[in-house]
Amino acid sequence: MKTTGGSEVEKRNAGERAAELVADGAVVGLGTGSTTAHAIRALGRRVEDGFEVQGIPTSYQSADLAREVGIPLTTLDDAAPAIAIDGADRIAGFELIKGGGAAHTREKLVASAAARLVIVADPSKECETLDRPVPLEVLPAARRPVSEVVEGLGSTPDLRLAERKDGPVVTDNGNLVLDCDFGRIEEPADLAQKLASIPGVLEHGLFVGLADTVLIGTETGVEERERRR
Ligand SMILES: O=C(CO)[C@H](O)[C@H](O)COP(=O)(O)O
Repeated sequence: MKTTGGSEVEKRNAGERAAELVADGAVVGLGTGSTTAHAIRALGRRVEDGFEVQGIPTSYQSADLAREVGIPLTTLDDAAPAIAIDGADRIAGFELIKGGGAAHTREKLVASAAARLVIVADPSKECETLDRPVPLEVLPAARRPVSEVVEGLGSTPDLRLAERKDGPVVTDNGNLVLDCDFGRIEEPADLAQKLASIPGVLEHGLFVGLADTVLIGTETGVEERERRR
């Protein structure tokens, strides 16, 4: 499993706290990544103790882990999540960059369908202003035209390459990922709108107005932030 940033203790503290927020009987969106994996394992332990939940996975990774720890799975066709738990690559307040694991399309789908999105992360993910490349999931046939539009927006798109195979990362949906560096993103909502309107872009990794709760794990506990609506 890809691991990033902070310590396992920080990630585990955030993930385990998120699992406590899930109510008995709930349908829960299962995000992707090393921090969310702690939440999935903690939920699995609750299921072993008789707790009833159903998970909606956002990737092969989260589906496989959920099966391994005994969480029954369902789909958005059959149920709406009361809560979704997911990680993030950068967090500025409640605005996020996601997609480090190339799963942001299904992550955004599940997060948008959930009544509450809980983000779990270690302190290395926090920043004042979003400042990392934004992943775009693009149809393979759209790579060149999308790149040209993105260049017009002031970024140099970088095709994400696989670590354990020659060639590009191919997402769980069979598409490519362009990592697009826009420098400091002062107006994420504005950029999100522009990226969403490019033909051939399945989804971008800016999550604006979606996160309700941010849990930052520390070595000794969890810092919790709740968005006021
Ligand atoms: O967006 C994601 C996958 O697409 C992950 O949630 C994000 O990369 C954070 O992962 P980790 O908890 O391993 O740092």
